[in-house]
Amino acid sequence: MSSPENRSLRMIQRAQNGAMDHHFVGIPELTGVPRVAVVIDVMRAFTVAAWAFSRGVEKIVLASTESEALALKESRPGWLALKDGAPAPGFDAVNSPGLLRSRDFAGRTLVQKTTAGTVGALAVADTPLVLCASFVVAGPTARFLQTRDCGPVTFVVTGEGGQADEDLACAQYIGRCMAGDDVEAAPYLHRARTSRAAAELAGGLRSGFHPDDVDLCLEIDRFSFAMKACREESLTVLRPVAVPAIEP
Ligand SMILES: O=C(O)[C@H](CS(=O)(=O)O)OP(=O)(O)O
Ligand SMILES: [Mg+2]
Repeated sequence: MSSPENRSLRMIQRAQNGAMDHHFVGIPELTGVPRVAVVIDVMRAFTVAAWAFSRGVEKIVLASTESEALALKESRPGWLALKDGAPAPGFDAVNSPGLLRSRDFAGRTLVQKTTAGTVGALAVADTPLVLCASFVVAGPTARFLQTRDCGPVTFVVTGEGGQADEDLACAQYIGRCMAGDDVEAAPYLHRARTSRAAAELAGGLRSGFHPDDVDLCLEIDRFSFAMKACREESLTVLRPVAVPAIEP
């Protein structure tokens, strides 16, 4: 349950976000099925997903448990599995952009299970339009939403029960970009760099970590695609969607 203080903070955040009355909610606060959801996990699930696509992954299947991830991998020849935390038997990768960036995943399907990001995406899997995002795909995500003229968005702030400032900053940045504002990324990136998650990652408190992870999570618009999650049969599947840059 969110406290009255948190609820009023969210109302202020909504008001500060300009004409579009976007919603910023944690996973525990999700009720009903939004029209459009953007699920944010800067550190590290959706930075990792973007890097995986850049290394050739064709699609990412989101799993709700580690045992489901392993079962999915075993059920399809050639599929790979990734989890957060320490490396574990049966898993082919961990949730670290620094540890993924030199891997070759050409044409592979990756099953991903993490603590926050994948949980948030699965929580809104029935939503008609779901994007998963982080700073490395923030601009393309905003442009994709602009082209759809989709109206107010529900941003799912996946970390820390909706309080993770790296995720909230990224969500607010995307919301401002959607409005067509000329937005300076630096203040939003600074919030992420000084977040609790960044401190824990940099301090070696999280497993499956590479020293470059924080920097890699803060590369604004490193990639030119958005990431769209859809139901495919009984699975929730994330795929990259190319988004053209705006002509200067
Ligand atoms: O791998 C991550 O960064 C986190 C898990 S933990 O906080 O490091 O244990 O998962 P994510 O779902 O990417 O936030
Ligand atoms: Mg996170």
